[in-house]
Order: sequence, then C-alpha cells, then structure tokens
Amino acid sequence: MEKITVSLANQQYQVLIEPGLLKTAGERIAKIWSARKVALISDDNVALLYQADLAAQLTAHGFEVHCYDFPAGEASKSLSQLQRLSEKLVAANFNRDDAVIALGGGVTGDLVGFLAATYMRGISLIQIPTSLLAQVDSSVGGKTAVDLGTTKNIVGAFYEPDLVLIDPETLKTLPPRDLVEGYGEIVKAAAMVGGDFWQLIEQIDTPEAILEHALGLIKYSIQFKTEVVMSDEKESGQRQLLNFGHTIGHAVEALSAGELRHGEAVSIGTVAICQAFENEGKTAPGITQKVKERLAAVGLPTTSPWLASDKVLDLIKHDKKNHNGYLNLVYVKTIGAPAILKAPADQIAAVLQLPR
Ligand SMILES: NC(=O)c1ccc[n+]([C@@H]2O[C@H](COP(=O)([O-])OP(=O)(O)OC[C@H]3O[C@@H](n4cnc5c(N)ncnc54)[C@H](O)[C@@H]3O)[C@@H](O)[C@H]2O)c1
Ligand SMILES: O=C(O)C(=O)C[C@@H](O)[C@H](O)[C@H](O)COP(=O)(O)O
Ligand SMILES: [Zn+2]
Repeated sequence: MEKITVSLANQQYQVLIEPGLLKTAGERIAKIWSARKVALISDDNVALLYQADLAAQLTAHGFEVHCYDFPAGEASKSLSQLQRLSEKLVAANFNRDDAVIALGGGVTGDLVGFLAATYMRGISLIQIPTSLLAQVDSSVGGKTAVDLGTTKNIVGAFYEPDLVLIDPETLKTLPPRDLVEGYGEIVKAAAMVGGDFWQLIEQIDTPEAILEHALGLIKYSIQFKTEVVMSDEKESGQRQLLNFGHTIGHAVEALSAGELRHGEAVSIGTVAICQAFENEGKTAPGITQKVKERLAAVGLPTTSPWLASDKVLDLIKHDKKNHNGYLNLVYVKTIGAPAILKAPADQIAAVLQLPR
C-alpha cells in the first residue's frame, strides 16, 4: 500500500493507493468516519459498475447509505446538477454530521466535491477516483467546480477531502478513450518533473502500456501534485504549474463543445504552448517534438482546427491565472524545468502566436 500524506494549513489527509483497495473501502472509511448518513454519488456508468458493492460494504459498517447518480459526461458539471443533488440531500434530511462520497471520474469528483463544499456550507467528503485522470490528478488538491455553459470550472471552491482511495484495478473497466485521455495530464506532469518519471514516459508507446504501468504513473503524478499543493494550496504562485497546457487547452476544450475530453484538450494545449515558447527561444530546441511524440504514441491529439479560431484569445480571458492585467503562462525551459512567464494581457496573442 502506498500512503501519501497531504499536509495543509488547516487539514491533513491521506491518499491511499493499492490495487484491489475498493474491495476494502468500507473498512477504510469506517476507520476515519463514525457511522452516519452517507450520500454515495457517481455518474450512471460508474454507478452500475461499483456503487452497489461499496454501498453494501458501508452498510455492513453501520452507515446509512443513500445512492445517487447523474448522467455521465462534462455536461453534468453544471449548476442544475448541483441543485438537483442538493435537493436530494435536503429531501433525505442530510445534516452537517453526515457526509458525501464522490465515486467516479473527474466530473464526479469536481461536481460532488463542490456539492460537499456548499451543502450547509460544507459537509465531510471522501474522493474515490475511478478514471485514470481522476486517479492521477483531480481527486487530490481540493479544486472543485462546475462549468457555466462552456466556461470551465468558473463556479467552485477549494475543498479538501478527508481521504482519497485509489484502486488502479478500476481502470480495467475504463473505455480505451477515457484511459488514454488521463495520460494527457500525466505527460503534463512528467514534462515538469523530468528524471525517473520522464524516463518511464519514454517507455510508454501504447494504451496497453499505460495500463501496465498505471501504478507507477499514479504514484509519480500524485507525489508531484501533493508537493505542489502543499506548497501553495490556493494557487497564489507555484500551484499555477499544475495548469501547464491548460491556458490554450481549456479554450480548445470549450470551443469543441463536448467533442474533446479534458485530457485530450490538455494534450493539444501542452504541445501548443511548448511550440510557442520554443519559437521564442524560451523552451529548448526539440522539446516540443519530444513531448508531442510521447502524446501521439498513445493516440492523443496534439493539434486541433480549433487552435485557428479567433475565439481562443477571447476564451483565455477566463483563465484564473489572470491578475492585474497580466496572464501567468506556464512553460518548460526543458524537460524537468518548469517556469512561469508573467505576460501583459494585451500581448497574449503575440506571445502565444494566436489568431486575433
Ligand atoms: N479538480 C481538479 O484538480 C481537476 C484536475 C483535472 C481534471 N479535472 C476535471 O475532470 C474532468 C475530467 O475527468 P474524467 O476524464 O475522469 O471524466 P469523467 O468523469 O467524465 O470520466 C470519463 C468517462 O469514464 C467513465 N468512467 C470513469 N471511471 C470508470 C471506470 N472505472 N470504468 C468505466 N467507466 C468509467 C465515466 O462514466 C465517463 O464516461 C473535467 O471536467 C476536468 O475539468 C479536474
Ligand atoms: O490542481 C490544479 O491546480 C490544476 O490546475 C489541475 C488541472 O489539471 C485541472 O484541470 C484543474 O481543474 C484546472 O483548474 P482551473 O483552475 O484552471 O479551472
Ligand atoms: Zn486538467
């Protein structure tokens, strides 16, 4: 069992990583929560696969379990789903002593995390990520949110869970496209960390190899994310690094109106920012090609027709790394050497070489 502790100013929690962990999740949860009412919430795909077993385990440990689900997909990261689920909790008389479990991918983690953050101004939360993306990134660090139309993560809160349980065995039921998508966030992280993490990435040439090396990829990714989050939980500085590839990535994801998965958009955004900075001499020659090859090796998209849209620039205005007329842009000088450039907002099109 791998145990990573996340220590923050007002809270400390553990991330437990072990194949088969979901089978003993009830017991793990009973160690940190007294018996209480628990809302076990998943999208409809994950609910069918994993909800009943976990609900039975929790019931056996004395919890009063209420299972809820919602339609799978990014469109459910919405205020209307938040309202619907909040109403379910009210109808079942959930109070501040009760709790919520997010069992699913990043959409579930973000939506249910925000539900926990806002219901009665905050009730206890556990994250049980079941997609690769959620196991390597979204379940840790407390960013929770919903979208407003195509504007990503615009209404949300920092809200940390009491525990994160990661069972890589669940990746075996993940559809191939959803497995590969999560790898976009892994390459993003590995390009900044370098060393053994990047060496592992250089060995991965197929989606099957992602699954084969899942445990190592999860450990490296969560170790990095935890270190960054512990140094800057609320993203006033260093945490912006975790947004590498997202300035252009989020814009392209929005323009695709649901056609691109988040990790695919991050893949496109990472290559685009590497190319722009390499053209300006800030990223070492050949790095863009290296990163692009790693992403393309597993079938991730590395470019998109949406990059040519004049709307990209407009969408970048919603980037949360915008401060006082400057946009913080994350790039790598080389593999293992991330940096942040503070660029005047009116020069963004030129710096990123975007259509105006
Ligand atoms: N909070 C953060 O720090 C953070 C970080 C990265 C991404 N995100 C957000 O995460 C979201 C993307 O997450 P995602 O890629 O997991 O999407 P997702 O939650 O929609 O999951 C992708 C698909 O996989 C299915 N699925 C999940 N686990 C499964 C399993 N074990 N077996 C079978 N099917 C399974 C889901 O039902 C869904 O259809 C985006 O909204 C993104 O903005 C948040
Ligand atoms: O945890 C973080 O910090 C991240 O930026 C991780 C990203 O992978 C993730 O997509 C996050 O939700 C983006 O947040 P946003 O602040 O750009 O909306
Ligand atoms: Zn992301």
